[in-house]
Amino acid sequence: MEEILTISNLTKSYGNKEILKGIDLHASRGEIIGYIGPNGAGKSTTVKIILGLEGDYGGDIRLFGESIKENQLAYKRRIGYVPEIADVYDNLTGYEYLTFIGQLYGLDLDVAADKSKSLMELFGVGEAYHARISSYSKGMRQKLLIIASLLHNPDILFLDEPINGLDANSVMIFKEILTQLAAQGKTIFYSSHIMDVVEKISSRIILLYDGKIAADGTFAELQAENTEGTLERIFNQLTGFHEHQEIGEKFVSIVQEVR
Ligand SMILES: Nc1ncnc2c1ncn2[C@@H]1O[C@H](COP(=O)(O)OP(=O)(O)OP(=O)(O)O)[C@@H](O)[C@H]1O
Repeated sequence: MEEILTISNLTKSYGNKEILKGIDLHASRGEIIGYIGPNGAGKSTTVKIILGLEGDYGGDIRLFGESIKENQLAYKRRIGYVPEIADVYDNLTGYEYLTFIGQLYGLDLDVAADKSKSLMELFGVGEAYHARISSYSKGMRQKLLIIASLLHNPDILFLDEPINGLDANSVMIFKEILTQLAAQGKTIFYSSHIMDVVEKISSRIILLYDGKIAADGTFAELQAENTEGTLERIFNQLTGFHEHQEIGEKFVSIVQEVR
């Protein structure tokens, strides 16, 4: 399989805090990689380094066969990114925002506008196309971010909690979109804490824990190597976590304390 992304011995520290302690991973054409790990493990940091948003790291990253230190503009044009935080320009309309992004990626205004309108309609938010983003609900904003990441037909897509705020029907549409994109040869890097979705859509799952890759394989392989059952249980096992009941009980007892 054609290798699209190769990360070798990636290290990253903030101050004297070592976040990534030498990670190796790869992604091929057509793969959906579920990238999981506890809060603060360094998943977003990994993605930001690949996108060129974070410098000052150790190791080597190759995207589309070239080091990302070379020819930055060319590789960035082939990337789509849905960030975790919806930092969109509130005063713009959906039309203004999407055509702006589309043109940044080199599309003609007419093409960007046509594509944007059709995609908004298909996602059930066509009526908000000319409304200001400040009036959008959480899910509508998320749909806007998803559309913005795809307008230029990228070859690799980085998604950080992409279904945040989407209703059940929209989640079904989105999962279908990902399956179709992967079938067309796109590579998808999917970071999320929603284990049942990761379990179902990923062709391979990578778990980042304590600055290292603690697991890398298909869901069936992870089950065979660890515990049978859900990805949630495998996650518990690999991160050595079994105290949810005890912590929950203590939490509620403090909430209920009368002083
Ligand atoms: N700019 C920064 N300066 C200092 N520390 C940072 C910075 N960005 C991230 N960190 C630290 O790096 C660690 C990894 O953060 P990161 O956002 O990559 O985690 P994550 O795996 O995406 O977590 P989550 O699942 O909570 O989104 C955290 O401990 C965070 O505090």
